[in-house]
Amino acid sequence: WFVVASVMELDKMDENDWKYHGEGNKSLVVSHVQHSRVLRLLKYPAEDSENPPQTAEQAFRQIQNIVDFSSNVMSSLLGEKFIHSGEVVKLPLEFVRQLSIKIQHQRPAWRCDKVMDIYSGCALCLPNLTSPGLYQPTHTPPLCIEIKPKCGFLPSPKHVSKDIKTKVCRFCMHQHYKVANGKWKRRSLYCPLDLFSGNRQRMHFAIRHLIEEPQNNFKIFKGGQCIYSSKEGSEESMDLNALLHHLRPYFLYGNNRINSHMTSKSVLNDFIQVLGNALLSGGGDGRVLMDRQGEGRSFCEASLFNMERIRHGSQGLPTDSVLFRILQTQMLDTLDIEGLYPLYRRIEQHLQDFPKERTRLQIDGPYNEAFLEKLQKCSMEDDGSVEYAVAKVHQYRVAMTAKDCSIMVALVPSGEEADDDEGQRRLREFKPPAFSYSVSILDLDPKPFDSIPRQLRLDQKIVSCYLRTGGALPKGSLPPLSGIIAAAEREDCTLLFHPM
Ligand SMILES: O=P(O)(O)O[C@@H]1[C@@H](OP(=O)(O)O)[C@H](OP(=O)(O)O)[C@H](O)[C@H](OP(=O)(O)O)[C@H]1OP(=O)(O)O
Ligand SMILES: Nc1ncnc2c1ncn2[C@@H]1O[C@H](COP(=O)(O)OP(=O)(O)OP(=O)(O)O)[C@@H](O)[C@H]1O
Repeated sequence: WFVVASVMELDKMDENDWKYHGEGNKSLVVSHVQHSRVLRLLKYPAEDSENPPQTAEQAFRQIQNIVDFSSNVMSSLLGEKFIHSGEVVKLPLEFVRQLSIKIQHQRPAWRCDKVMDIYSGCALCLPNLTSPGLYQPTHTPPLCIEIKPKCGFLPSPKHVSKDIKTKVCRFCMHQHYKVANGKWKRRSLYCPLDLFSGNRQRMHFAIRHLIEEPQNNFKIFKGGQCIYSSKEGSEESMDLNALLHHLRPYFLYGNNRINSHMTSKSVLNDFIQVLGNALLSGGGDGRVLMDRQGEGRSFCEASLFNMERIRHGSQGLPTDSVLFRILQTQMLDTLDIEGLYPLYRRIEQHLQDFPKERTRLQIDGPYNEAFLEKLQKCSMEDDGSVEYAVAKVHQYRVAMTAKDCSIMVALVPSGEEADDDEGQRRLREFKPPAFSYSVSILDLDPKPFDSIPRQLRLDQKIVSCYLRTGGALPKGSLPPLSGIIAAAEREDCTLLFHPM
């Protein structure tokens, strides 16, 4: 039962070897100060802090389910090369308690409605994707960019009751709802459909807006430290100058390297270009247009990208790219929550009559090959069976995970190695610096069967909020274009949008 990674000798676990790294809605992550490892611990609602909502065995099972779902299901759909499923570890309770006290003051207040699980002693041990491998302290530290891209397509008109859902994407509508409810002060102008388009200009535009208003969709780490992310409840716009200060040394080349002269605009452009390259990389067999039932399902009317700007025709995503694999998995949601919900109800009804069927139908796992087979062998036609409903619900849940996962791109500057002649040459000449990169996908947890009714309610709230406000937002809720980007906008756009 107790699998322990080599860095972790149970009797020597010391909270001082670990530091706060980050957290999401349901887990908190600490990183080892020396080794490239993180521990991902569960979180519980604060009101349960005295009374843990599950036993240590259940917590262990929950984390094992996460590992199984990631390694047996998501990895086969997304591609093994992107996935690190990790392993469950059992930690001394005293270590976990001390760790929880030590990191508490670093946690953002808006995440403190939940507390770290200090009862089970179970955690997920993973490679630290923000500090890949060891790098020489004298060398420039790797840059890691985390993107939570969210859903990259529009639903089919067949299954939705409101026409707007086939025109404006879920992310863009959700932004209005989030601003109206005070979750964020300013709306993000990022549109996932632009990022997933495979068109360099649209991707550039999308990444620029992620930088402008990162919310929980964009972070940058340098040498394992988060150097750029949204601050909770902050009224201020992002400090782009500080970011440029960090980025500049990575993008100096040719004469620029000697006199450090490089405009902010070109630093930002180069950065976005390198990131775009990594997102499209994968050595695939060419580009294909995703079947989103034509271009109609891959452009969102709320995106501010002007389609007339498209000058470079390349379209579609390379089949091996991380974006292609994520989008393909997201599109296993073929019915939209509205079309799916009746099938969920069919299963619920069936389980009320035959509760023991829950196990046979693998509603809560195990997430093994049989689970994957169930969703892959789903027939096209609804024959009214519970098996059909289960297969569609399994597909939908997998798609939900793909709509909520994050991509981590690690960029390691090449050219600093003494034996890297190509790199040295690039630096001396006028060629932009080369990076070696690795791309991973994180947060591949299974979404519970019971979360489906909540999905439907949230969908209805988002759509009705959007229709009520007509897509209009209170003044000041748009991010003020920062000086640098605004200047670049006014200036020559050919530079800003040069082909990658
Ligand atoms: O429903 P969404 O699209 O708002 O996604 C939730 C995320 O909100 P977002 O809109 O990305 O800020 C939400 O993220 P935040 O807490 O807002 O950072 C979670 O990722 C949540 O997943 P889970 O319930 O923790 O498994 C996500 O819930 P699921 O829908 O994936 O269950
Ligand atoms: N293997 C890893 N290496 C480095 N950093 C990581 C790793 N896993 C997670 N993180 C960091 O910790 C943060 C929280 O992790 P994660 O997204 O898995 O939490 P979560 O609670 O599941 O999120 P969500 O809110 O989407 O449910 C991530 O945004 C990322 O910055």
